[in-house]
Amino acid sequence: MESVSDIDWSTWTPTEVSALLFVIRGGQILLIRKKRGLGAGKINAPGGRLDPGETPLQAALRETKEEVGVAALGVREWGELRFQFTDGYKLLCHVFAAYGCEGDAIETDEALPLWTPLHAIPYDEMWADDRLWLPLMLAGRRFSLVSIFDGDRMVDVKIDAHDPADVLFRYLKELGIETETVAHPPVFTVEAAKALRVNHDGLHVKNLFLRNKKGAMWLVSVQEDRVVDLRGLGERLGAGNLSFCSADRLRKHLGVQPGSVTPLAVIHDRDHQVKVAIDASLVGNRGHKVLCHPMTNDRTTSIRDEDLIRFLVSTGHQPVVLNFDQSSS
Ligand SMILES: Nc1nc2c([nH]c(=O)n2[C@H]2C[C@H](O)[C@@H](COP(=O)(O)OP(=O)(O)OP(=O)(O)O)O2)c(=O)[nH]1
Repeated sequence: MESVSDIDWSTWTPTEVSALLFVIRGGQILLIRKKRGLGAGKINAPGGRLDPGETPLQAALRETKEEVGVAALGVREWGELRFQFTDGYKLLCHVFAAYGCEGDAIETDEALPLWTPLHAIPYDEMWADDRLWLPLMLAGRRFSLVSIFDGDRMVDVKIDAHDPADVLFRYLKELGIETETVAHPPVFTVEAAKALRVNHDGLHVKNLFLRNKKGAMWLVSVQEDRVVDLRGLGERLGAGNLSFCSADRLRKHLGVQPGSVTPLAVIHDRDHQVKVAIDASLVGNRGHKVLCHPMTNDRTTSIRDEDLIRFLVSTGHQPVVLNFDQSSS
């Protein structure tokens, strides 16, 4: 058994099913040094095999509580891993991410918790396939992996990833808008994006997804270095008190993950519930390029400023243009 193409994955049935759960919070990810079981000594996420009658989600939550003592919040599934071992054992693993948790992570007999910066994930100490799919999950892309392992040596692997930007790129093409996209590791903050900066000339965008008390929502895109005073902004937009939207609201209305907010995500807001405001210096119609993520934060797309406006208007989001140079907000 040398190649994943030798296996009929449509009829493949796992010997056992397991679940993994990655808690992601404040630019960090909760990993563990696994003390026992399959993969002892490696760095992984909390997880393990399903108990009888359990769903993968229930197992992911239980194992996370048992192994590091935290209750995960805002959990969703991102992918499936199929491991065919050369000794005949077959393991299906469901991969979950949580975007918050309750309780401090503690060491147990099973695991040592390691809160790790997202930009410093120690792939060299993890299972060999993790570097292939963990960045996809962090970038908000679903994945499905099939593999053959001999012990912990990866013999062969194949990965499929869904791209939430497909619809966006098709739509831009229909509008006749030319864009250029460069791939890079996922970035979650303006600082991380700056450190990775490649060839782009253009203005980078910082995006705020905000709501007021009545639930009216604004997507505000400004030049990346602007310091935005939310109170002043709320007054200028006639919105009252503004605060940041939850990750759930972000996914529902803009179809992106935290860290991947972009003006291009209004393509997802088909019922026009989100209003758009944009920094006048980004769209002065001076022929310059605006740089933003195309739904996932592992790529940067450059689009001409007048094309960005054309895109926004065509999706039903006539932007409010705000001049930030004459105001502290
Ligand atoms: N990240 C990652 N995890 C893997 C890979 N292969 C693999 O078996 N695992 C995970 C899936 C399971 O959560 C765990 C299997 O270990 P295990 O069955 O001994 O589970 P465990 O000791 O943690 O818990 P339990 O089932 O005994 O309750 O290891 C891999 O390639 N990458």
